[in-house]
Amino acid sequence: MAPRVVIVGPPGAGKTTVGTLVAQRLGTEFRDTDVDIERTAGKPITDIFVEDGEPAFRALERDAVAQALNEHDGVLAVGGGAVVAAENRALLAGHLVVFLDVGLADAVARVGLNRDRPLLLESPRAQLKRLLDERRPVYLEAATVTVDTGGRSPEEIADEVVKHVA
Ligand SMILES: Nc1ncnc2c1ncn2[C@@H]1O[C@H](COP(=O)(O)OP(=O)(O)O)[C@@H](O)[C@H]1O
Ligand SMILES: O=C(O)C1=C[C@@H](OP(=O)(O)O)[C@@H](O)[C@H](O)C1
Ligand SMILES: [Mg+2]
Repeated sequence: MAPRVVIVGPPGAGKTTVGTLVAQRLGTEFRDTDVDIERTAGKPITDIFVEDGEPAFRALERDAVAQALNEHDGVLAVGGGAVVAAENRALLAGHLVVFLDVGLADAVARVGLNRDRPLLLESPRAQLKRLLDERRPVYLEAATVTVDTGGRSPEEIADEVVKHVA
């Protein structure tokens, strides 16, 4: 069993929002590794980062990615940092992987005042710039398709993603 499509990209790319719409359009289930991790840990992602540290979160994330790729046959979104681990990129090889590309201004606007992203609690604009600069090459490496999300609605983006799904 394998996901029909895996969605990657930085925080604010719209993975959760667009992934949910894509799943609706395909008549299949949406799954988000962040939700799986929170269920396994029994607490929100912010608490995992604060109480257990980022390495503990990344270990849970590796397990969540591997498990979801094995047992989910719908649409899968992975957290924005999942592709940083080469081990996860190796697991993604051979899948249809869509990178939702987003510029700094859009990402900042979308993430806004949301307090759920522990990496963006302080200086969100500077942190997002660092994440985008560091990770853009790995998103491109992991992806088989790149979709530009700038100035487009989640519905328009979902329509484009669906076109790539067999
Ligand atoms: N194309 C878009 N245009 C405007 N706002 C968007 C778009 N995609 C997502 N958003 C909004 O941006 C925020 C972050 O989206 P989300 O799907 O949680 O991103 P991710 O899962 O990639 O971090 C949400 O409030 C969402 O409603
Ligand atoms: O970019 C990251 O390292 C992270 C992104 C988050 O997911 P979203 O990309 O859905 O915000 C979540 O996995 C965690 O806060 C770490
Ligand atoms: Mg998300």
